[in-house]
Amino acid sequence: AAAAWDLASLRCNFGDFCECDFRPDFQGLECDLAQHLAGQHLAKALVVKALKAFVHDPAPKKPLVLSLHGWTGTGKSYVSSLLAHYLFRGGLRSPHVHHFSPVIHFPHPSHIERYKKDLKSWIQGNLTACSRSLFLFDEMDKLPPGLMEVLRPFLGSSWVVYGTNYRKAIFIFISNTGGEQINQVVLEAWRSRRDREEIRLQELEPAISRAVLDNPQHGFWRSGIVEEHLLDAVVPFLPLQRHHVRHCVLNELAQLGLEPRDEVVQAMLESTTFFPEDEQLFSSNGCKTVASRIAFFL
Ligand SMILES: Nc1ncnc2c1ncn2[C@@H]1O[C@H](COP(=O)(O)OP(=O)(O)OP(=O)(O)O)[C@@H](O)[C@H]1O
Repeated sequence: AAAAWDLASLRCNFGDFCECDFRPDFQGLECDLAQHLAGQHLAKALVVKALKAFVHDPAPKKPLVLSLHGWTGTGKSYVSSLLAHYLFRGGLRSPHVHHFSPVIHFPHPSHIERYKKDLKSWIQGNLTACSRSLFLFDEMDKLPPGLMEVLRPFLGSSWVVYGTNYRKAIFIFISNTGGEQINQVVLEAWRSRRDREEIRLQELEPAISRAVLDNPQHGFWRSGIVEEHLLDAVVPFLPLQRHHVRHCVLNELAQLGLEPRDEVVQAMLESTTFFPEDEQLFSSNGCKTVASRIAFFL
């Protein structure tokens, strides 16, 4: 293994072959998702399929662009961190994984022109250093309007410039936009006694795309990114039900090195709020507060 690694780092000196920290482990990813990700049959299948096709293509025509949508606490950040973990040595801490959060990186709408310039040169610089880079944009519905315009040229197929291959990058965008529309479809499926796993992407995608196009707060608004079909996958995250929250509690217990305990699971479920009012079906904040609340019941 040491020899193989040395060879890889040697080849990294000749720009073209450089794969940096990129060490995709699909078996690990699929296994982790199968074991730990609750209630997201579409997200699981879509993300794995898109990634595999992209990574196995030695000369992709465009970067991989995924847009994750759904209610709060349904696993969007969680899946993104798993992707980083199974694609890059060091995961989210790899120098080739870049995470942008509006409140941290773009807090002042009046500085938009500077943000645009900085973001563009940041992406160019990092893709020149390593064409296999991951750019993660959180809370897309809280970005200063107009910022994403600078990204558009990077997301298409046109950029192979001065030895920098812009087509090997991975972009992931996260937002709650479309969440209500997704919830509505899942609720209707439940009311008509359809199996949740039967819900197909085709039933959700148009409503999500519409929600993005209609939302002036969303970074893609009037950016042309959706209209020009630069998104390779719109990935829906479904609202989590009681048994999914249970799954999250069991994950958390295992994470803490504790045995599964029924009274803990029960207490956690009792302190979770559900909606809509009548059906009490979906957890109000998914599994978001599981980790912080569990300490009260141990
Ligand atoms: N579907 C899921 N399966 C297993 N665990 C989950 C799932 N969804 C959320 N969790 C747990 O809850 C935590 C919080 O979820 P996460 O941050 O991924 O939500 P999110 O969809 O990104 O929410 P937000 O839109 O508020 O950012 C995760 O770190 C994970 O531990």
